[in-house]
Amino acid sequence: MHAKGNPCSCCSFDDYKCTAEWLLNKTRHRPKIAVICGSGLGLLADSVSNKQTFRYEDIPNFPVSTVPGHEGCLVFGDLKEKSCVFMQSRFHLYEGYSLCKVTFPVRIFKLLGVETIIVTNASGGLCKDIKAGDIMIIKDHINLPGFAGQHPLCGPNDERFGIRFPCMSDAYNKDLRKLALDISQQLGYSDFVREGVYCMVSGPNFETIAEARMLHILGSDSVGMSTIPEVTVAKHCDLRVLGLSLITNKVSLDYSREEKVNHEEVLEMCKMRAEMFQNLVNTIIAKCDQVDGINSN
Ligand SMILES: O=P(O)(O)O[C@@H]1C[C@H](O)[C@@H](CO)O1
Ligand SMILES: Nc1nc2[nH]cnc2c(=O)[nH]1
Repeated sequence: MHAKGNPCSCCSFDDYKCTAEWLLNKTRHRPKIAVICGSGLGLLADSVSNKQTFRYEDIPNFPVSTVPGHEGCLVFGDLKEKSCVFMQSRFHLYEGYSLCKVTFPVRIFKLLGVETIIVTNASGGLCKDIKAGDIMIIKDHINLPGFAGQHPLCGPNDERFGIRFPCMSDAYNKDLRKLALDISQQLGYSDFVREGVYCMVSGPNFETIAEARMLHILGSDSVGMSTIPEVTVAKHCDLRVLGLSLITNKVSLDYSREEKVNHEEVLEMCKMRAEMFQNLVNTIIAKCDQVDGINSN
């Protein structure tokens, strides 16, 4: 339980401050854009120049990554003349981390001066017209762990970050979503980029067929094991959020289908779509100052 007067017993405001100050003292980069790289998507950081990399284990208070396909590095650098920071791997609830630890980096980004966050993930497609290899721009989400009380903002609220009852009906910035759609069209990606609703389950197992059917009936277009805690904390502290999901597999909704999903298949699809995904993210970063209120350095 959270201790009284201390918003969270595992991460205090002093912890966040100490980590942010440590990073600000070690790097000259002052990023305005942060990117969280999902499973197998760490290469999104490959195209930055003036790169400075910190291993998670060397950063005070940072958790470490335990999932294959997650490199465990924080990469600062310039991309298309924008100062950026990339998380080459994220933390998941199923690794045993509290949601406070899972979302720790988001508040660090806020304290570093980040204004926009691009959150990426790998997920399984639930609706008929979504194929493996497609990219889904996240329009909205269903926070299933949140319904069950696994929520990163539970416990006393820290007003230094945001309000007690944040609105989530506009969690995914409309202008950034439009920009991502327009860029997809310009790049000739329209056939495999669409908007949709992402649902988070805690994992680590993939869905049963009955569970997949239920999630689909509830309005989910894809399902994964991350992203929503980070987006919730980002929205709470007033960061602009764009969510991009690579559909790495079709989730089986049919008892007669034989295929069985596994993590290797997820990573393989990330490799196959890496260039396209990277191209989309890079172009969004290059053009995101076209969106109102977004700082261009
Ligand atoms: O970090 P993300 O959400 O991209 O990772 C997905 C969900 C699981 O961690 C893993 C399953 O293969 O990939
Ligand atoms: N829960 C879940 N997470 C995924 N991550 C990538 N594919 C899937 C999937 O099918 N289900």
